[in-house]
Amino acid sequence: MTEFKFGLIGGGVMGEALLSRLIAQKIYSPQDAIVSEPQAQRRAVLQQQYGVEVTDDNRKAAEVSEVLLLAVKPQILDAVISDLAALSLGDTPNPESETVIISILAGVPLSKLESAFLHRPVVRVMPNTPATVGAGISAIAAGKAVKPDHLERAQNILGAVGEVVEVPESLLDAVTGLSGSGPAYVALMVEALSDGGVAAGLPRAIASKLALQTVLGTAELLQQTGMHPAELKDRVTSPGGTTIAGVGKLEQAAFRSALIEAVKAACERSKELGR
Ligand SMILES: NC(=O)C1=CN([C@@H]2O[C@H](COP(=O)(O)OP(=O)(O)OC[C@H]3O[C@@H](n4cnc5c(N)ncnc54)[C@H](OP(=O)(O)O)[C@@H]3O)[C@@H](O)[C@H]2O)C=CC1
Ligand SMILES: O=C(O)[C@@H]1CCC=N1
Repeated sequence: MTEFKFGLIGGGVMGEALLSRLIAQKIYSPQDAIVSEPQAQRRAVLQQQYGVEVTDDNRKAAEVSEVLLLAVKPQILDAVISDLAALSLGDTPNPESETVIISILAGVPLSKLESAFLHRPVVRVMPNTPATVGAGISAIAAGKAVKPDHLERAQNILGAVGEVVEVPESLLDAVTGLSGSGPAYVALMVEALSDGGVAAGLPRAIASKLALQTVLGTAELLQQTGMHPAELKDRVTSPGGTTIAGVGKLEQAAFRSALIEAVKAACERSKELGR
């Protein structure tokens, strides 16, 4: 009889982010989770930290999983596919016990995954790292063999780590450029704001606290009120005041254009990774 487990292929940054939250939220208990990871040191860390079973054998993780999360780099996918080739992956007349494959790989299209995994239910997802603290956002697109029960299973898992939006697959590269890569852009901004505070004479610890809470508080305000960002900017900029002096400098440095170009470049890179 199949043991129903959560199988993770690739215990790196994003795999761990999702695993940690799923365990903390009790979506899966540690004994129901198995992680396949080639690096012994990494396996030891994951086993110690989360109490999950670990292996270096991708087939072992896949064979016992009701949900198989692929979290390797896109460049490694072919090796994983050849490891899992010809596995039955929960082959059963009952779709409820069929293994659902969730791929978080940037760029990799459903068509490639579906042909590699012999038309199994595959859900392509782009999550982001705030998933670690339950504040993530994932965009998902379902493959051809995905039935409502499979989609519900994927949504439950991703819902435990943050918000979930369903999008046509054609939009997933754009999602990757924005929310998938976005935490890095925001982290750069927090760091730079803190540096600015230090340049203006603040001690580092206070500058970092001010920078972080400013980003958090602004996001919270926009979310709670539904206010347009331009309106908030107008409210903060007093005539002849400090903020418009700062905004002028940002415009001179093409701040908004830089962010637009960053999202577009990351979207393009996602497309390239899928080719
Ligand atoms: N980081 C992020 O914010 C996000 C990442 N993603 C996607 O998640 C995926 C993983 O990214 P990320 O976590 O950053 O990368 P990592 O390199 O941190 O994680 C990948 C893990 O897979 C392991 N691995 C390598 N080869 C194999 C193999 N043959 N079988 C099983 N595991 C293997 C790696 O081990 P080793 O280190 O020994 O090579 C590593 O631990 C990518 O496809 C990325 O596009 C999606 C959304 C956000
Ligand atoms: O940088 C990357 O390729 C991955 C995908 C989205 C975030 N990190």
